[in-house]
Amino acid sequence: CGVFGGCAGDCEGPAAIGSPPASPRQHLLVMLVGDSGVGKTCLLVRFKDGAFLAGSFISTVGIDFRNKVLTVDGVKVKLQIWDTAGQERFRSVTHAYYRDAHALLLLYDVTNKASFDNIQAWLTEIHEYAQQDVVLMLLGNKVDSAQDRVVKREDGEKLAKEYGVPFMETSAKSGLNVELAFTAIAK
Ligand SMILES: Nc1nc2c(ncn2[C@@H]2O[C@H](COP(=O)(O)OP(=O)(O)OP(=O)(O)O)[C@@H](O)[C@H]2O)c(=O)[nH]1
Repeated sequence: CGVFGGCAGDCEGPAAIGSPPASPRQHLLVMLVGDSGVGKTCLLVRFKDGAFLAGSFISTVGIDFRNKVLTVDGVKVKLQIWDTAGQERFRSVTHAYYRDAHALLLLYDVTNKASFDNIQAWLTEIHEYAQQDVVLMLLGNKVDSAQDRVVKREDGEKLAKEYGVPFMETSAKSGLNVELAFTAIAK
């Protein structure tokens, strides 16, 4: 469509020239970033379709996106959410998208210490490529896997505080805080 080139069909497209919008509406570009396997695609699918992608892990190639409309404080907000590939070899592809993003959800996996340790490198990359006023939120995903947890909630909170970013723990599997995280950044 004319608003977001190549939309998946659920975008309503641009309003006719001269016709005022029926209600206030915002378009926001949200980007999911973080190491491969932290659950970016699953978080997006949970948010968009209310389902969990169980089974074999298919890594994202390059970048993918989905649209969803949220109503925040009576305002319709259309989110176009870009799901980036966490794998190093696609990094140059994702770099090109940072500039246009209004908000970033930066994920790590609470069962994977390396994904948490890499958050600082992700923040450096964000600092380099994203807009200065980009809205950022740190998410510790997979909290349903309590037995495999290696990153404590307090460690996530501490890191987030250090960098002055809001923080939540989520689970794409159970749905915990998924809607809340997207609503918070839209807000
Ligand atoms: N237990 C649990 N597993 C999850 C959760 N989210 C994702 N997974 C699993 O983690 C694996 C990776 O999930 P993806 O969503 O594909 O990860 P990704 O971050 O998109 O990975 P890339 O596309 O390579 O960047 C899959 O096997 C998922 O089923 C979660 O909240 N809980």
